[in-house]
Amino acid sequence: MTVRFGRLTAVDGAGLTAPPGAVTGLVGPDGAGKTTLCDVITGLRRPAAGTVHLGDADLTGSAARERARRGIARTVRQPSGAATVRDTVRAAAARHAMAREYAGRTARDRWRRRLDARRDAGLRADEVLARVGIEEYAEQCARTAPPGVALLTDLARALTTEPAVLLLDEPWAGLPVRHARALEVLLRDLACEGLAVLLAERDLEPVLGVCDVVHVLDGGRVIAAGPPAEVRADSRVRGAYLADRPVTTCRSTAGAGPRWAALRRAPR
Ligand SMILES: Nc1ncnc2c1ncn2[C@@H]1O[C@H](COP(=O)(O)OP(=O)(O)OP(=O)(O)O)[C@@H](O)[C@H]1O
Repeated sequence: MTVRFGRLTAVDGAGLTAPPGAVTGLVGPDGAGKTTLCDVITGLRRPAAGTVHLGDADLTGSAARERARRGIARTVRQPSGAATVRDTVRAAAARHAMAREYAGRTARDRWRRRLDARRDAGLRADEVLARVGIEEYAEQCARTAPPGVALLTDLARALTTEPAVLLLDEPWAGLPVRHARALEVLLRDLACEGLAVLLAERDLEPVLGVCDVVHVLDGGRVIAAGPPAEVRADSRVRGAYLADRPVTTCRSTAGAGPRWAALRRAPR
């Protein structure tokens, strides 16, 4: 994939595969091109060169909505609107129910099934909220809920669409310890159920224990890819993180425990 913004090449021939049944990490320092690559995958941005495939289907020319319909879901950082957590997730479940294809002998049968599915959207939403671990916040406004809850609301919203591919952009940022640990377990469970999970993260450490394979992006190029332990030991990866800023050893601000205590780039 190659993506240009005027003279700047934000993604420079980078490619990756996020297989079903695995958590794939996309890691890189600020400006490495992670968000741009995710934008291309979800259809929000057109590449100058390259293709996006979902299984055998070439989605390069298809619109974002069509990719979502085919099962590519992405979390955004902050849900918008004044709806409660439950209503945000229920609305997504209802939209998904209405957009799906239903089997049935006649158009009337199919329509009835669609309406039944929409009626069940509330139940589906409650199930997903419990799975993500935020049912206690169901009646809070999603936009003003604590940062971790807002993110998990969005994850719940994405899960109600029964995606085949789930993209998460820095999901651990600002997440309280309890939710951070639960999210690790949930992502592993989702992968075990056959989902392709793609995790974009600035730091390497948070993804090490969760990912099966990590791709490290720097300057728009994939400089290393492989199992987490191999990638962590790679001299090019250490170079990318040590290159232009001092490195501190610190605990994650999310306080997720010693496994996250690690190499982090110091703030600019
Ligand atoms: N709309 C845009 N117009 C011009 N340049 C852009 C645009 N979006 C991103 N860039 C540039 O493209 C490069 C890659 O940015 P991108 O946001 O994809 O990186 P990132 O790895 O997601 O970084 P971060 O973790 O800081 O979000 C950066 O140099 C950025 O300044």
